[in-house]
Amino acid sequence: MAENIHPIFDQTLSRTSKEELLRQRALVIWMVGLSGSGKSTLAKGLEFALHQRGHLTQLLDGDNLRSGINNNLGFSETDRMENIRRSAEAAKLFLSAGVVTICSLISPTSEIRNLAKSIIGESNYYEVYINAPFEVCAQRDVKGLYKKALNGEIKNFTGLDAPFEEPQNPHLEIRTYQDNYEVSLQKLLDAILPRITFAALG
Ligand SMILES: Nc1ncnc2c1ncn2[C@@H]1O[C@H](COP(=O)(O)OS(=O)(=O)O)[C@@H](OP(=O)(O)O)[C@H]1O
Ligand SMILES: Nc1ncnc2c1ncn2[C@@H]1O[C@H](COP(=O)(O)OP(=O)(O)O)[C@@H](O)[C@H]1O
Repeated sequence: MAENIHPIFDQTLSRTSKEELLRQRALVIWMVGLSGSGKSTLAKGLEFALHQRGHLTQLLDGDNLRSGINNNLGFSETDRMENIRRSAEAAKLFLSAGVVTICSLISPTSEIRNLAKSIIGESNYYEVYINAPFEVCAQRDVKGLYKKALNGEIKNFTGLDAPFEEPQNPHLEIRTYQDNYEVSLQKLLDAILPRITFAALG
């Protein structure tokens, strides 16, 4: 911890008291996958579906974060690590407010994902691998980035000249190259709803 810094751990309201107010259990849902795999589409759909069911949510999407608190970061290994560190710290703040927090960031290496998990805390971290192979994402090319990367106009592109290590033990895997959007979203909801449902004590 930095010198001469004195956080006020004992004076803050507990997370539990906020979860009781919101009648939900907080969780960080960390969506991992290649650009174009379906992270943002499913993160938005999940947030909307949870909201409709009465949950307070917050969506933290890589592209959005990179337009704000992470706007000085690029795509080197060091910058991606810092991108994930800040994003995980932001997620941790929402978690402490009792909010169901959905993070959609490529998070390309196990080292980076371990960093996120260690900041958020293992019991609060729910990793979802949004799986679509490079070729499928390149075929979709939602933003035209694959075309540019394959033409050499973008460097350090994930899956091309920057690494993507597949998650080995995600809590959930969604294969968007097999399942359509509706099926994918239902699988997410089936897995997540029981984990955020409030169970009153006593
Ligand atoms: N070189 C390179 N590699 C990968 N992605 C690139 C790159 N340059 C720009 N983009 C755009 O940045 C989005 C990924 O940002 P993330 O913060 O999720 O990336 S990371 O977790 O730090 O690796 C990514 O968004 P998604 O397509 O939603 O994944 C792209 O829009
Ligand atoms: N099962 C699915 N779930 C989510 N998106 C899908 C699925 N199948 C096909 N797609 C398409 O894949 C693309 C994913 O883009 P996007 O959500 O922006 O990905 P990412 O955020 O990972 O870069 C969209 O065009 C979407 O319509």
